[in-house]
Amino acid sequence: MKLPKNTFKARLGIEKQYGCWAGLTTGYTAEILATIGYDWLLVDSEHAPNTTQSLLSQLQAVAPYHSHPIVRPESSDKDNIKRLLDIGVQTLMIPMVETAEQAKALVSAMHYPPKGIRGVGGGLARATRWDSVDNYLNIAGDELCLIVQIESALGVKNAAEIANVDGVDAVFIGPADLSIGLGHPGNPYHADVQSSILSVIDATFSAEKACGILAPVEADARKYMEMGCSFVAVGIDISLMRSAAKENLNKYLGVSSKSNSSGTY
Ligand SMILES: O=C(O)C(=O)C[C@H](O)[C@@H](O)CO
Repeated sequence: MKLPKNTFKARLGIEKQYGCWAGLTTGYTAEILATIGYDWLLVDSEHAPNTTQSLLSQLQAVAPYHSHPIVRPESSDKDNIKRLLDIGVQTLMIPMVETAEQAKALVSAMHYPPKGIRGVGGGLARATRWDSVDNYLNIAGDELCLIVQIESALGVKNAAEIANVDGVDAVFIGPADLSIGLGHPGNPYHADVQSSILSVIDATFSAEKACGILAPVEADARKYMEMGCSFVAVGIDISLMRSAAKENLNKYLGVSSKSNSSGTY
């Protein structure tokens, strides 16, 4: 059989791709999101209580759909990356990358020798469809995609060098961590945060890489797309569920809901 095509990577920087954060940690909920039609889902293991097994269930659940699963691991450890690639993750988003050296180590962890240090899972791995994918060892890298998150002052300072690393496919800005890291907790609208976001977008563009961002507030998403972001997470499943549930109950309690309550970062 053929290696599954990484549709997200193929469209990266060419078309706008709308994503949704998936933090509910089950195949069932991820599949529901996949039926909506988002281009990509961020299956979050950094801040949501996922396990390798729950990530696998989500990959399997969304496989028949258009939505491409991107996994954000809790650690950038090379053995953790190896395990995620073996269960069939094709696109990784690595949090808090601050230097080009860190980015190079990630590229190395994702690729087989001589380019990198990834170990061979072979017939044990879903990535090879248990040895059914023709020529997997030689072509695996073509469909892998590395997104590094820039979300600290040091990361912003080194953004150009990070984005220029060969093997980094895209940069993703984390507005929440960036805000707190710059001394403005919970305020991505502060001028310092906004100018840092713009400088990361510019640096990423100069490196001819794609830039993405989390922007669950519609006006922010539109603004960042105008600034050049081509893949934007426009929602977070947990926030969307909470806001819909709250709005529903509030109708009966006679309480007015905040109009942007689904826009939590
Ligand atoms: O810094 C950010 O913004 C992110 O990386 C996203 C956060 O982890 C979180 O707010 C997602 O709900």
